[in-house]
Amino acid sequence: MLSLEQVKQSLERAGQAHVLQFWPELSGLERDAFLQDLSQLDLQRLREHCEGAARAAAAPPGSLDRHIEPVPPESIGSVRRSGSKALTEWEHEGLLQISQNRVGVLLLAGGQGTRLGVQYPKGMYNVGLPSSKTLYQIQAERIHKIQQLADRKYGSKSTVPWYIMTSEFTLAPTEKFFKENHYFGMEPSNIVMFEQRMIPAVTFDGKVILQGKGKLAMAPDGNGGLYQALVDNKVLEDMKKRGVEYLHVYCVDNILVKMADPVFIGFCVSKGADCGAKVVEKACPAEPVGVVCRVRGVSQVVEYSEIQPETAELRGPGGGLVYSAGNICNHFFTRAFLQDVAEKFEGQLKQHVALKKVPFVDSCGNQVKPIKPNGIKMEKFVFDVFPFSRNFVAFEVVREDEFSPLKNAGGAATDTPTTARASLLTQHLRWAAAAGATLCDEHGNTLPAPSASAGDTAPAQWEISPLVSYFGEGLEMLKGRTLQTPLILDEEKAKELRAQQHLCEK
Ligand SMILES: CC(=O)N[C@H]1[C@@H](OP(=O)(O)OP(=O)(O)OC[C@H]2O[C@@H](n3ccc(=O)[nH]c3=O)[C@H](O)[C@@H]2O)O[C@H](CO)[C@@H](O)[C@@H]1O
Repeated sequence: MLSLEQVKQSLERAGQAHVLQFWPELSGLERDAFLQDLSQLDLQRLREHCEGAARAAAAPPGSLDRHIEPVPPESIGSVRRSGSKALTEWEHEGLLQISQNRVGVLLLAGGQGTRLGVQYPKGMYNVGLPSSKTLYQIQAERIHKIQQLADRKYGSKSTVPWYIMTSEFTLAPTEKFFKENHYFGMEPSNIVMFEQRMIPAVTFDGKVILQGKGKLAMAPDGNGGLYQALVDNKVLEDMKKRGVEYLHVYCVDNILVKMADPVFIGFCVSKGADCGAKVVEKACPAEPVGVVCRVRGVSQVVEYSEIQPETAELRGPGGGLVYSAGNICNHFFTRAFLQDVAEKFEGQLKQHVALKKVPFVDSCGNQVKPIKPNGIKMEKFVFDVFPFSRNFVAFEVVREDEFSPLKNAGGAATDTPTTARASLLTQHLRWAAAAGATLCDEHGNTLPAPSASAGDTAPAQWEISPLVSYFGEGLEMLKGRTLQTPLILDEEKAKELRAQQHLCEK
């Protein structure tokens, strides 16, 4: 920890002497805590950070729109447009890589979930499934299942390590939650949690904001803080030690996320890609998803907050959106590429400006909750490394199978707990129908065939545990059956149905 004198001098050099204005009023304990926080700041680069933020916020938003063009559809891989032979080959390739312990998954879980409006990490959210499983549990079970599928196919005993990037806001509750839930049956040493950096929010005239008399307003440095955090926490070394060559990075809130999706991994590996992104066709011009496109000829993502509405609304001759490749925050990276980013490119990552309402203490020491934006938060985006890639690929997947994010609190029009729940349960109904089962309600009435889009009503209280099926496979025991809902097909129930099936076949 630095001394008060050292901190004072550094703050003065950075033009931030106001940070200590309430020092005389702080208790001994508060002083210690504040000094500790200030010692952890990058005081050398504080002036640069504050002035840079103020400059960036004052500059008229530079539009990329004049320089963008869509990625030609033929250069995007696609589940819909690929034959079953190719899909099977990719799946086998992916499972082979998993069986050889060459695949890891990395969860971005440092965000604050402001739009959802909960005080705890989003992964702990329970969307109200019949099983009451949280997002974290669903994800843990999918990892378990994909290891099992690889092992069955290749006779291996594989491990897909789960890296979880947290922030000061999410680390402690996430750790506690995992511990309380016995790591969802996973080996704790295969779950690696680490923290991204926090940076101070700044006023429009370049002053660090005091959230309390002895506390700075700090925020995580965006999900692109991943690359610095990988270095800070020696995560790349850990990957190397385990032999992990490919990483599937994903965001916490998509209830349909396929962890270590073998088809995606296999596609990227067979194309020799160092970097890849899954996309879905955008639902409408204003959908809050980034678009994969080319800027000055280079593939990258333009975020929804940075594209002009006129550009987002452009339509091609067939009536479809010109910029339709919606980013679902599922990325593939080789370890070699991440190493390159860490060594050569991290410092070049773009800083994005977000204007936010940041609670603060005014110069008289009063706590103020602003009603309009008063602060600048600088963020890096995880996909901003794509332009450094030597071989970037995009892979279009089917929305109803892969993308239903939980962004907003109940009552909003889209991306709520209700829509997430409905998407998952509708998918499970489709899997049951494809396996040859008929489902009926508690009165014995047959349930209608599931439609592709879930809307916001769950079609039935019918849920399949990820421990039973990862993407609809392994449901042969449902063939020809009529099942009454509500029902959860967990491992025990699946075993019972399989045993009955064997008896019938004898
Ligand atoms: C920058 C980015 O990736 N934007 C994507 C993100 O937008 P969106 O704006 O929805 O991004 P979120 O704020 O939800 O963050 C995405 C993920 O990053 C994590 N996070 C966020 C901030 C942070 O400092 N640390 C951190 O780990 C969050 O916990 C979350 O898992 O998801 C959409 C799909 O759902 C995509 O279309 C957007 O292009």
